[in-house]
Order: sequence, then C-alpha cells, then structure tokens
Amino acid sequence: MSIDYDIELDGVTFGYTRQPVLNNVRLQVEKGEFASIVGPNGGGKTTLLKLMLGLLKPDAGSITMLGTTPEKARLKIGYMPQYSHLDPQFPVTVMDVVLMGRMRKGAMLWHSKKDRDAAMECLEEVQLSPMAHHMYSALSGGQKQRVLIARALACKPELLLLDEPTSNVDPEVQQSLFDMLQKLNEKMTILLVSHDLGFVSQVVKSVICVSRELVVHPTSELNGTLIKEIYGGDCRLVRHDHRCSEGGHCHD
Ligand SMILES: Nc1ncnc2c1ncn2[C@@H]1O[C@H](COP(=O)(O)OP(=O)(O)OP(=O)(O)O)[C@@H](O)[C@H]1O
Repeated sequence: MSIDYDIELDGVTFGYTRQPVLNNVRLQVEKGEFASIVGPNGGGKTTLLKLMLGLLKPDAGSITMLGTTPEKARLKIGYMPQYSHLDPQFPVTVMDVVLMGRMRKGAMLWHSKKDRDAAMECLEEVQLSPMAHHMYSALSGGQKQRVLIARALACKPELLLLDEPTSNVDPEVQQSLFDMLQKLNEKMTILLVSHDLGFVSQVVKSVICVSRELVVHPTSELNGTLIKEIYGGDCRLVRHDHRCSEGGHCHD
C-alpha cells in the first residue's frame, strides 16, 4: 500500500546568499501526522516553512505539498506566522481577524455570510465564539494565539503550519493549546515549529531537527545528548517519558 505524504522535500538546498541556510534536505510527513520542527536560532526553521508555502524557491531539489506544487497547495494550507504583523492595539474585532484568513487574491473587501459562518465555525473550534465581537486588543496573550490559529483555520486547510504557537504564553495556556491542537490533528496534518522541546515531546509523533542539515527522530529518542546536539552546549534539559508505536503515541 502506498503511503500518502502531505509534505515531501527531496534534496532541497536554499540560501539567501551564496551560503546555504538549508543543505540537501530530505523530508516526508505523512497525511495525519503531527510533527514538529525544532532547532537552534537561525537554524533555518522558518525558512523551511516559507519554502513549503512557496514564498521562497529552492536553489536545488523539489518540494511537493498535498501532492502538488507549494503555490497550488497554498490555498489548502493554514499558516500561522511566528510574529503576527498585526498590531495588538489595532482596533479590530476578533471576527475581523479571523475573516482575514478568508481573504483571497482579487477578493472583495467585504465578506459574505458564508465567510462569516466559516469564521464563526473556526472560533468555535478554538472555543472563542462568545468573544467574536470583542476587541482583539482586549484579549489575553493565550486568547490572541487562539484567534490567530482560528485565522489559519479559516481557509479550511488540510494541513496546518504553525510557527512558534506557544511563544509568550504561560504553561497553563500551553496545555490548553496542546489539547486543542491534538483535537485538530484528528482532522488535519499539523507541522509546528517550536523552541520548546518539553511542549513538543508531549504532543508530536516525530521531531524534525533543523540546523542546516535535517534529521528526523521519533520523540522516544529525545534525550540529553540529542538535545545538546540540537541546541549546542548550553541548554535546558527536558525530561520526558514517551513512546511511539504504530497505534499512536502514549505517555509512560
Ligand atoms: N530575508 C532574509 N535575508 C537574508 N537572510 C535571512 C533572511 N531571513 C532569514 N535569514 C537568515 O537565514 C538563517 C535562517 O533563518 P530562519 O529565520 O529560517 O531561522 P530559524 O531557525 O527560524 O530561527 P529562529 O529560531 O531564530 O526563529 C539565519 O541565519 C537568518 O539570519
């Protein structure tokens, strides 16, 4: 039986200058997978996501997303960027922010009832529908993250790419984001970038380490030596007990 991959990179090399940021990257993420990219600052994680979205073009190698080119697949990929360019004080409602995810090239500036219904469904998904008409600026950090995830969901994606979804939120909020992402993973493939190996090792089935080269590990392989390899000498050790099997993943 052939395996269905949502993300396939073969021999991808890319550099902003002559110096490559990513070198000969090979990667396959199966449909339904929950995978994470980890690695040191400047290791090329965000660059890898931008290549997957077709926002950057590889110097060598090929990228297949949802069985087609990144450009063609883009409408079926929900993307939450690392730092939202949205001014947190900008006077927009929660609904306005989610509707931004429904905007298409050449689309009108007004939104149809269908758009509004779809945006409300996404807010229900992240348990924020009662706040649809609240000002975005009045929300907590964790609620803002949820709204941005709802915006990424608004295009009804088959694949969700999240760049640092847990930055600037406290452990309790991280836990609720974690629960929410696991629920979403029942319906779509998720790839997230995170510095937080503690968070990642609880959630995902495989960890993709990016530091110019790329290595994929099952989360069960994560240990102090490997973490040092990923992040360099000075790092916080994260202990976790976690097993992966074909039937899914579970905690000891
Ligand atoms: N637009 C750009 N022009 C030139 N160099 C860039 C550009 N964007 C990123 N870089 C460089 O490419 C390298 C990889 O950057 P990237 O943002 O992909 O890393 P990252 O792993 O996401 O880092 P972080 O964890 O800090 O977000 C870095 O050395 C960065 O300085």
